[in-house]
Amino acid sequence: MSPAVLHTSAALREIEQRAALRFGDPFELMRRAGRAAWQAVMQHWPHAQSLLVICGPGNNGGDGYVLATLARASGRRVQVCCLPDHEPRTDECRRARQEYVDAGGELVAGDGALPAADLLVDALFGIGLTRELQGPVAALVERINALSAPVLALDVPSGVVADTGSVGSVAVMADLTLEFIAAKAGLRTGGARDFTGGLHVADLGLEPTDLRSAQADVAWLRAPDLAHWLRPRRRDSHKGSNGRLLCIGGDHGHGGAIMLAAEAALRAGSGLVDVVTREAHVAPLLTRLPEAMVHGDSDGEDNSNSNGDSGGTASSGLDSLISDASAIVIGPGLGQGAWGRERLRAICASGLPVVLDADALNLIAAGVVAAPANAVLTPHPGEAARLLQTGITEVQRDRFAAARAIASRYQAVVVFKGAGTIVSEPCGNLSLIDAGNPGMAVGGMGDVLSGVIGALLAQGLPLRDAAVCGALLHSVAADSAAADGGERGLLPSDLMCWLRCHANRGAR
Ligand SMILES: NC(=O)C1=CN([C@@H]2O[C@H](COP(=O)(O)OP(=O)(O)OC[C@H]3O[C@@H](n4cnc5c(N)ncnc54)[C@H](O)[C@@H]3O)[C@@H](O)[C@H]2O)[C@@H](O)CC1
Ligand SMILES: Nc1ncnc2c1ncn2[C@@H]1O[C@H](COP(=O)(O)OP(=O)(O)O)[C@@H](O)[C@H]1O
Ligand SMILES: [K+]
Repeated sequence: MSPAVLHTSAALREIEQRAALRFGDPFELMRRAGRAAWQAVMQHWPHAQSLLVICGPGNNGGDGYVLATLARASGRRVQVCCLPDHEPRTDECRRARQEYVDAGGELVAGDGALPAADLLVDALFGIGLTRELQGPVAALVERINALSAPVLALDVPSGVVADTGSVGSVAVMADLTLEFIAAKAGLRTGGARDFTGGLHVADLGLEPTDLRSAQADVAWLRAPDLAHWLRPRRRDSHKGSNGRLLCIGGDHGHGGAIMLAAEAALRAGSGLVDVVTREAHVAPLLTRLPEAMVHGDSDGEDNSNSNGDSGGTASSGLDSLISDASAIVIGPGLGQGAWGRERLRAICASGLPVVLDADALNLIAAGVVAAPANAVLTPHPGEAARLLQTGITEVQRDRFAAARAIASRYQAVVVFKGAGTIVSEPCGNLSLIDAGNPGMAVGGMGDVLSGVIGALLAQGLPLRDAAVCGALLHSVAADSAAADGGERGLLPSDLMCWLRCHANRGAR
């Protein structure tokens, strides 16, 4: 089965135009959008007796007028509010407003105090937003947000850019966003996540075959998709058939990060896990995770060309671990000192599939080591900004473009972390992980992710599949952990049992 996809507004406009031609009436889709909105009102707010519908000048406003006409006809008290310069600018919006007025509908000026209502409907702007909200429109949105009534946003919360999820100075904070025709990529990542409320799609009666377009779309990954990759283990498998992952990190003072990565890797099914870390971290790591094979480096072994003979990874020790490994994770707690740099150089020369995280990314961004082939990079926004030599605001403004730019510049698969994680391949193909929660915003959570992706690489998944499946498994495990006890106070360690549980989904 082909995976579900998320659309851009360019794709939606292409789809709309084709559908309008087929219906033979450009107004038909707007009629259907207004009807779907009215059904959503009846379903979610059946007791709302009064509605305030705030209409803009384009077709999003037109959807609002159709909804207002239907709600009035059903006996609700309805007022439509619009700014003085938001007279309809499209034929369809003009027609929808005329039908509302002809039916006796009431209009109130949007630049005064907003009348009270049981439900607010945001029909200001949809996919046609072209710039940040300013002046009277921004003031109107601030007044909408100050009201206590619930808000239904039509298609897009006004002020949110549907393609990127970025939010300017102000945007409508909705309780529910009813998307028309198909799901939009930008509403599921970054800043948009704080404004959409729940997301529902009304397909307006279009069939999946109507949703084709010449525009690139974004693969849409949700919890059930895990079964696609996580097949049952072969009955006759042994530890060697399930991969051997080498995890490197944990310089002085940062021992926990590599422990979390190693434990997550075992819970995500790696048959064997080696850890290279500082000598001081060996005993605590083995106490917590006796299943790991731990190799400690003392201070004399910072340089991998030195002739250390303490059992650490200087000299030939690291080479032999690399030759036994199926995949590598390097970066959690690695630091940027000589010890970390030397080990990163050796790994980048190995040719093995490798997950680069944290300080491994910072060393690559600084040009100390060149990014290897066969790599998955897992930057958070700060690391992404460093990899692109730009600022966090810039990468967050268009997370899809940033993920693509990193993948192209470093010729690697990129997992751009954050609310609505994005995976980009070097060719520019994008995937969005529609799972995860703000409980994950806690130190050590990214270390767990790198261990999970590493384990999937070690078990033989190709780079892109390991990246997408790993990021999904990580977020789905975090959702289960949050459902179990709440978001605040969630710890990366709480994911471990859920990783195991969801890593076996395909087996059930
Ligand atoms: N085209 C179609 O066939 C359909 C469109 N539909 C609706 O139409 C919407 C798109 O309609 P439009 O393309 O008319 O666009 P919008 O209604 O989203 O907004 C465009 C209008 O807003 C103005 N505008 C944009 N940004 C502004 C800003 N920051 N400040 C002030 N004014 C601003 C533009 O100048 C333009 O007049 C969709 O989101 C959806 O709600 C639905 O009716 C379904 C069918
Ligand atoms: N608000 C959020 N919603 C969903 N996922 C989040 C959110 N905040 C953080 N995450 C996820 O948690 C992880 C945090 O990683 P990172 O910032 O690298 O943490 P650390 O470096 O401390 O290990 C990433 O997988 C990220 O996508
Ligand atoms: K809207």
